[in-house]
Amino acid sequence: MAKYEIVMVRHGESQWNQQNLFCGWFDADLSEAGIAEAAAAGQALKNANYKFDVAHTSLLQRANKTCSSILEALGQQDIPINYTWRLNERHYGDLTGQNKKEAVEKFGAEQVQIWRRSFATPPPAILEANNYFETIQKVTFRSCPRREFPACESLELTIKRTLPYWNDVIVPQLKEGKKLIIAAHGNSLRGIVKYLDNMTEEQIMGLNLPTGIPFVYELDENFKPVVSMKFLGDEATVKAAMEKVAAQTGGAKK
Ligand SMILES: O=C(O)[C@@H](COP(=O)(O)O)OP(=O)(O)O
Repeated sequence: MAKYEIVMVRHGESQWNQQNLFCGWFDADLSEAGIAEAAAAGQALKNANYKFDVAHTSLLQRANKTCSSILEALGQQDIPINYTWRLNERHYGDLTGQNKKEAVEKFGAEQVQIWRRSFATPPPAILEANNYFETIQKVTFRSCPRREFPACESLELTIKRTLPYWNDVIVPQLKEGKKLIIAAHGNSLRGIVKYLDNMTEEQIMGLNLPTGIPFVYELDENFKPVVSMKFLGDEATVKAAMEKVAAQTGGAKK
């Protein structure tokens, strides 16, 4: 029997998603399409009669603005919003700012796929010479302790810093009976999904989360899924949106 419910959503398309650039901890804004996706996500949740007590989001504006847009659609701008670096996108290291297709030309499709979707292999560490090195340090040092500040992250490392937030903040609030929404990122959410659904490293490699389509988990008393990743969108739209993400490096489906 389901005892708890939580909604998650990857932010609407960002300007860097639109330009097909690896983004990670760079604070890209939403694109016009992303603003519309965020509004549509709010409308879908409104149509399904969702109300929330607390929202959780990263430190990055693409997720923050998606979160605000959803709360606005629900008429719930006044609920508490928790901002945390632990829900940030995985740090894409020195790939930050690189075009995904150009990275394939430079390093090969197989290597880029390993960096994008393998569990344990991080991308190369960001170099000080990277155009976005300084900006990233400034934006995210706000609350990420220096000793934890990454230079790059695999999915495995991402999960290591998102899970404490799940266990120490999300689970206790669910236990208190709070209705929660998490607005975050493709890979920070893939990490949570892998954990909840106990997916293998191979299974998680094949999962590409679409932008701006909320999905629901229903959990039993032990926080095990009774319902997993139920998207508030029709199947064909969700499938096409997932394939679009997979194809960002040039047509690979995984
Ligand atoms: O950092 C990025 O480029 C994307 C994910 O990229 P992929 O892992 O899908 O290449 O993150 P998001 O747009 O969810 O913040």
